[in-house]
Amino acid sequence: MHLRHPWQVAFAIGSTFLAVILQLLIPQLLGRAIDQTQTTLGGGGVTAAAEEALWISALLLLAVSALRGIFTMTQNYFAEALGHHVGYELRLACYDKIQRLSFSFHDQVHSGDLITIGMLDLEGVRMYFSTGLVRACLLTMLIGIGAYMLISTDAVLGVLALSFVPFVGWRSSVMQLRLRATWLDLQERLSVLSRVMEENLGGIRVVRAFAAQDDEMLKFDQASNTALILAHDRVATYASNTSAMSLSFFASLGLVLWVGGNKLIADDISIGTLTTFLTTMTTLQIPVRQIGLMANAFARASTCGSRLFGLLDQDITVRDAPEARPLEISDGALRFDNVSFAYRGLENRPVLRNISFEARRGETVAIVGPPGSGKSTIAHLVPRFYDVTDGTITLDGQDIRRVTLATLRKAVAVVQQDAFLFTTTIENNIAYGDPWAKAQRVERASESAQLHNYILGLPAGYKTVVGERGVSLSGGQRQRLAIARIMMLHPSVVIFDDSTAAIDAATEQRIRTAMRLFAKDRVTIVISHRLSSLMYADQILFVDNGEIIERGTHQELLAKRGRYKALHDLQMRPADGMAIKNGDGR
Ligand SMILES: Nc1ncnc2c1ncn2[C@@H]1O[C@H](COP(=O)(O)OP(=O)(O)OP(=O)(O)O)[C@@H](O)[C@H]1O
Repeated sequence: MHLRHPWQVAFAIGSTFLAVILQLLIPQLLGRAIDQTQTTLGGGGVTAAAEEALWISALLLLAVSALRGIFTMTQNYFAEALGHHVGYELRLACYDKIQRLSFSFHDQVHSGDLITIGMLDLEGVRMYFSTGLVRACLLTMLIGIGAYMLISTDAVLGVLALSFVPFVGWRSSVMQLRLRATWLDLQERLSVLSRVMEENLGGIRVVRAFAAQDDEMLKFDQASNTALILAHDRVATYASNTSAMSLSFFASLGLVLWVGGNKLIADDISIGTLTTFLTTMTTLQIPVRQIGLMANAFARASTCGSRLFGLLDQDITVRDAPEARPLEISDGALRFDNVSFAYRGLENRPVLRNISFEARRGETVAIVGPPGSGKSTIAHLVPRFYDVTDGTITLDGQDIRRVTLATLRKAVAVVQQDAFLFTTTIENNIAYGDPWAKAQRVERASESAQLHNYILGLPAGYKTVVGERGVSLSGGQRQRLAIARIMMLHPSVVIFDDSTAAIDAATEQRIRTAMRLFAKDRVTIVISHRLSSLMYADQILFVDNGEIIERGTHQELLAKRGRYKALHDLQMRPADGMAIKNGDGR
């Protein structure tokens, strides 16, 4: 295993060792000083030599305490630094993993859960490194060396002084198992809580529109209440166990006082030795009490660790093949060859079956069909958001699974129906794919997307901040921004996934005219419910239930008098809003 940060670990452990030795020296020095004092007093007067010995003891005690303080400080510093470095690296690894995980993973795991793993679980693991690990070393050394010192001085008293340690060890193990179980439960409750909150915030408009605040409050209250009960349970477990541990400590202290007192009377040991025993026990008391805290840290770290490393070890289903090469575009022809697809976990319900078509540079392929027929899924296969289950997709004859994802996704641009905006300026949002682009290019793209005039009317023009905490754009404006965003790039395949649904027909017409030049050098795929958006296409595919059931140009499909013609007639019929939107009325 490769040890990261070896210097920090070495300094932390080295400082811990020195701090422990010095800490255990203090009771010894105290004992010696008391014996010296007694000898001096017993000697009938304060001699210069005795006074000097006392001074030396006092100065020694001071020096040892100061040194101990310094080493404790360096131990804490290096342990904390180690924890922060580990936390930083894990945070980056976690974020990097989330960036690269396949869509099928994100379909199944809620983003609230991922945030919990990236924040709380990661913190649990980090704390283990910054405090847990070094504390464990400290405790082991303290008890080990302390036990040796005490037992070698007086075996009986030594055993009595340490008699509370096994009990505490047993209680803390019991507590560790209990806390571990409840921690897992609590984490899941907290995950549910953040999921409820996230969904509520995301859907705040729906909640308000349906006046569902009370229901939402109830949902939150239930999730919150179970978390509270669990937290209570944990506190009770913790409190009862730590009290039992303290009680056993004081019982041992009493025993040492009693047996040691008798030994003192019998002149078996000196007052100084008894003082050394009692102060060593007091020195051990605080770390021993921390066994409970540590048990918690270990329990938490092992649970958090299994979730965090479970995420880090996730298999990335869509990734570069070992022999992947950069995509080489010459003609830019896109070809689907008998493509079938099913979502993960739903293998017995294929969403696409035997889809085959070809589009050459400069051509536009339109896909139309009832909702849920698989149109968007076709679009998502081209940039490999998902991998085909069967068949092949090629770009210029290269199987898209054999080329690198980075070059493929540069070559394929998808304009989604609900365009996501980052909380930054309009300019930055448009230039997302090309952050170094000149302002004129951004403006040209937004002109083509029919957004330029609107932006000029905003208070800060292109510098206006949009997104969650900025100016809100309408659905159509967001879609136009998404179109401008891809016009900044030079993709070989552009896919418009119902991305003009919220744009009025006249504006769409203007965008299409402006796009004509852009579309000349690439393959364009248009998915739409509105026939006016796609009837100009070179080839129209009518998809139903995952299969292409009709194909041809607008004229050819009308002549076929099939489903396309029926849809066309329906949309041309005036004043039947629902039917128009839902295509063939399904
Ligand atoms: N991530 C997913 N996981 C599982 N099933 C999915 C997922 N996405 C879509 N589906 C299912 O696949 C089918 C096809 O969905 P798709 O989004 O491709 O349809 P569509 O034709 O684009 O629909 P619309 O016109 O409403 O946008 C639907 O039955 C849908 O429920």
